[in-house]
Amino acid sequence: MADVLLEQDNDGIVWFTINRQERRNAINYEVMDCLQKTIQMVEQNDDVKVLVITGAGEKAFCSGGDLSSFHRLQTKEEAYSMLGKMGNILYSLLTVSKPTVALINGTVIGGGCELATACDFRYAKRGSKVGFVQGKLAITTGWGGSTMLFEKMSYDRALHVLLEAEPVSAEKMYEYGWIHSLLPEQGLKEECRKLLSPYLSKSVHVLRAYKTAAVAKWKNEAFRARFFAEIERCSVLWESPEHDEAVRAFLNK
Ligand SMILES: CC[C@H](C(=O)O)C(=O)SCCNC(=O)CCNC(=O)[C@H](O)C(C)(C)COP(=O)(O)OP(=O)(O)OC[C@H]1O[C@@H](n2cnc3c(N)ncnc32)[C@H](O)[C@@H]1OP(=O)(O)O
Repeated sequence: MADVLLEQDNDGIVWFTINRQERRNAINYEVMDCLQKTIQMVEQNDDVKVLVITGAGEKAFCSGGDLSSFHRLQTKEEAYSMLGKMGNILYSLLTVSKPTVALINGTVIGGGCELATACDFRYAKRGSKVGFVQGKLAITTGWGGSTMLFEKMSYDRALHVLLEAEPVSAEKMYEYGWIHSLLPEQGLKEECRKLLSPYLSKSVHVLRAYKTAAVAKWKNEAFRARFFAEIERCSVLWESPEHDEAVRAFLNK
């Protein structure tokens, strides 16, 4: 079964679904490569107005990096090769010139929160849990997530969420302004489409022009340096015995 489902409907939405329910939609290299190609297609194709990223099933949007495969990465160089790959992909998602949505259909943890933060809008099913838990694994965000969070949420709330490193409710993250819409348990795609309909009625050139203006502040070397310095710091922490122990504990639970 494919790790990603991709569909494009007639009104210009591309739906990118992480299809790894058995791993709570954890991100592996196949998901990364599909996401990279999809972002390129969205950027280049004027038939596409909006990109929506979601997870298969009802339990999880995304549980972050696939610990069963990424646990093999031991040195900071090995870690950086994976973290930097996904960091580049999330930077391109952050700056793509079309509106993007994370449709949070359940629990979102770790790198899954970084993926969602790279999107313009986050619509979450009520009752979902949101956990920037990297701190509990003795690392930090490693895909650019905290650099982006400080751009998209108030300084104090972003720092609180990262330092606490605990799952919180979607309702709390709505209060914090990270989630833009809380959705009922059923009919998420239809609810998402309703929220997007005012954008879909506009010309793709208008959408592209406004998004280009919006992301101009991030398309410079100073921001990229901050973004990749985060990834460098995470790769150093990755080598720590505490990180190895935390991941081992999860995998052997
Ligand atoms: C910079 C990014 C960074 C990195 O890449 O390292 C990160 O993303 S760090 C954060 C990594 N992610 C996590 O720590 C989340 C780990 N998962 C969980 O906490 C839970 O699974 C949760 C809350 C997502 C869902 O809990 P639930 O009780 O519903 O399910 P289970 O825990 O029983 O999991 C079911 C099944 O999925 C496997 N699983 C879940 N998450 C991952 C993952 N991230 N990587 C690999 N596998 C994952 C879990 O092991 C279970 O497998 P099974 O064989 O059935 O035991």
